[in-house]
Amino acid sequence: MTIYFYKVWQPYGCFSNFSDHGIYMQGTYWSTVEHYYQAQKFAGSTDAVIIPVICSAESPEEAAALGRCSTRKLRRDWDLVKTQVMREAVLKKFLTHGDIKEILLGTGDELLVENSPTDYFWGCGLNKTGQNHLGKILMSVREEIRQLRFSAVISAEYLSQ
Ligand SMILES: Nc1nc(O)c(N)c(N[C@@H]2O[C@H](COP(=O)(O)O)[C@@H](O)[C@H]2O)n1
Repeated sequence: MTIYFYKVWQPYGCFSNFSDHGIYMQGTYWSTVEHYYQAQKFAGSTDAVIIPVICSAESPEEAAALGRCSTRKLRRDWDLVKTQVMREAVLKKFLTHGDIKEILLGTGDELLVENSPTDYFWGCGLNKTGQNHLGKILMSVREEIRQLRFSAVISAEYLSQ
């Protein structure tokens, strides 16, 4: 069964980057993954002064609006690095917050899909043909956390022998 998620108040809303789960990245606290992701668009660019403004945004919606402002200059390598930037932040989110880590692991091997009607890169788009990169990242983070847990169990068993 495919698990669709999108808005934070809908089922599996904790999978949204807009969910209220803060992360520390590069020594700074970010209120949501969305705050961090939007700010990274400007790292090293001539518009880097916007980064602390995005960090302090009152909501993920406000952070997204600041990051999407078309008159600001994005870092030149943004298209190359954005999926990696997102994956690092999503992994940190689920390693930081144990309750949602269990929700993610509880999805087993189900397909996870960001059901955004407008986003054909991070989500599946209106007609479900989008690339679903956020869903793919969540599934890869789920697998990485499973492997980490498996390694920890094996190490504990070895040490207790
Ligand atoms: N929950 C939620 N609400 C929205 O209104 C959204 N647009 C999204 N999608 C997220 O938007 C981010 C992509 O931003 P850019 O288009 O690259 O500026 C990404 O976090 C999507 O998951 N989610």
